[in-house]
Amino acid sequence: MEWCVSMPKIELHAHLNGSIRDSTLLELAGGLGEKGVIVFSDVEHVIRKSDRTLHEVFKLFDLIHVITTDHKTVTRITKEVVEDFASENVVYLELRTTPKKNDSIGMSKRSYMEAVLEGLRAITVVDVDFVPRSIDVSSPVTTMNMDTFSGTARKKIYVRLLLSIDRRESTEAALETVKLALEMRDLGVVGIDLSGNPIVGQWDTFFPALEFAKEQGLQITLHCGEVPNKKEIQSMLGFLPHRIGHACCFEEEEWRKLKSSEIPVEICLTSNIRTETISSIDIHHFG
Ligand SMILES: CNc1ncnc2c1ncn2[C@@H]1O[C@H](COP(=O)(O)O)[C@@H](O)[C@H]1O
Repeated sequence: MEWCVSMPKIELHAHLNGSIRDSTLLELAGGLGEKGVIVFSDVEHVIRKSDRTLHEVFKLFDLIHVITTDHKTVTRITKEVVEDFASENVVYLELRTTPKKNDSIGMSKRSYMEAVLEGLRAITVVDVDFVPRSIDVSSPVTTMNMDTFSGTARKKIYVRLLLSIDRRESTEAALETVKLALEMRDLGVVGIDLSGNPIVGQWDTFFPALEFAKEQGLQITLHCGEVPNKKEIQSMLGFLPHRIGHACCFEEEEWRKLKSSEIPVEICLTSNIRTETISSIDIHHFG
């Protein structure tokens, strides 16, 4: 395990609210419990449980969103999540999150993303490169920086952002997310992800926004085939996304299409086994 932690890594499939420290979630839930917003004893065991079915995962996300969706907390979890990936020697991280709107607390999709950026700026334990710069041949990509005061090497992590569209959203809301991604390109946003409970919503709903994103040069990744849905899988592959996530329920025909279209797959081994999407590692498509 040690060699795995020490090896420099690239993480391409990390959901912000899926990567929060349990200790932070418990602390925040405790605070909301004290304010009477939630009953802490009802949620504590839900947070502590490590393996959950896919159905339970999405119920947990609803709870997490209640706990984390205010600007200050979004900033805190972003900072912690990136620090945690850096401590495991991730050197390039694509962090995805669903911009959220909540009028009652003055949160817009943009202000949610600004809180994320604030979290990136607040990191001090590691150097963070999150604003893409034009490639300068005189400054090669590095994963260590020299600390001029102490003379010691400091870790560096490159962070890029993907804005997620949740399958519960409308065509208009998805379009708003794509427009926001375009506005935030200079701030490290590189693409769009379609995610959320795979048994909710229709893929067609998101097609106009994703087509627009593609035309505008944003990279697109789709959660595809996390549950069996042949029609949707085939239509998603026909869209030719730049990447897909999961690909658990593919049949021979879809694997052929995937290979001929040269679409890379973000394999989510741990998630698929823990959520029981794939019953055993021996039959996982990674092998
Ligand atoms: C387990 N497999 C999965 N399949 C599909 N979507 C998933 C997911 N895991 C996470 N998400 C998506 O990411 C959101 C949480 O992070 P953010 O609030 O965006 O930061 C979830 O609400 C869901 O939409």
